[in-house]
Amino acid sequence: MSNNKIVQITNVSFYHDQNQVIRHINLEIEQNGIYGLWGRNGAGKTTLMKLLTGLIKPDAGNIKVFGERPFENRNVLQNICFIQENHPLNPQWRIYNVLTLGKYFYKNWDESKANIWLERFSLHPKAKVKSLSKGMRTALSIVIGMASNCPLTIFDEPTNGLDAATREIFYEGILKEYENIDNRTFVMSTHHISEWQRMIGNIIVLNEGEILLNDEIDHIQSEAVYLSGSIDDIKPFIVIEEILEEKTMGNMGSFMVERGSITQKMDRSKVTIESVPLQDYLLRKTQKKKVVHL
Ligand SMILES: Nc1ncnc2c1ncn2[C@@H]1O[C@H](COP(=O)(O)OP(=O)(O)OP(=O)(O)O)[C@@H](O)[C@H]1O
Repeated sequence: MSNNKIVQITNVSFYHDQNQVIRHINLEIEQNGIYGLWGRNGAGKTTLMKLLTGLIKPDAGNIKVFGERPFENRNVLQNICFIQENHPLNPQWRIYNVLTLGKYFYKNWDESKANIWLERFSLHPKAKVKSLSKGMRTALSIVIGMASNCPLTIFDEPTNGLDAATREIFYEGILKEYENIDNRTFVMSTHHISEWQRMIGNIIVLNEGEILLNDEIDHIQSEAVYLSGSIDDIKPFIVIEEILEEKTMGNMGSFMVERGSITQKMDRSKVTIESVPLQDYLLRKTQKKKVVHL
């Protein structure tokens, strides 16, 4: 990754009605990368993406994309493609009409890329949008995002409604795109982080309108571990209040903790240490209800 920051968000807040749904966010996104945006329902992902793409204006703080404020700024917006969940597509149009509009809308539009992606998804240019299934419409919106060739391309839940085979086509294609092209940055909001793990470099975790984690995905993944063994061999060595998940049976137990919660070296011959699937860690990390310690 280069050190060229294409997004700089400083102390940004946003309110829906009286509710502060984005809370003093600071965030930088560098040129060339695939970023994952993860958060539970209502965490603020879509709101953050709308702020980034100039659809709404922050109530406080500053957003710069390519060095300028995105809100109602054509200079910036012609370099951003935002593919929303259930992206609006005119049902009366044929696929080639949709793509013609894309060509007018995005200055770097790549027609040959559009055709490659249509073929990958087995979409026929003459098909009418209204004849497409939900998954096929989603695939068509992916075609628009990929062919836009925008330096910043943002997808909100791009794989919702896609079957496993089509998702795989998308993952393979986006990796190829990323390997072969300079100056493209993707932000993907997703609830299915495990599937995205091999594609994403950095992950931004939003929780209740705040950025909880923002780091390389491998680093975040290695933060949490499962410790299993006798409770007496584990509990004295960890900060009890920081246990993320606890399962016990008799005097044996399994505990999900972050590495920072381990206060002293444990006897490795008595305690098993295993990695935690990223999705499980993030779910525990963002849960409201505290773990009840037995
Ligand atoms: N148009 C709106 N009017 C009022 N409140 C809204 C509006 N849009 C979003 N919100 C509220 O803002 C908060 C953040 O919503 P947002 O859609 O950004 O979350 P999200 O992380 O994208 O959620 P999901 O994963 O469910 O799509 C939620 O509490 C939501 O209820």
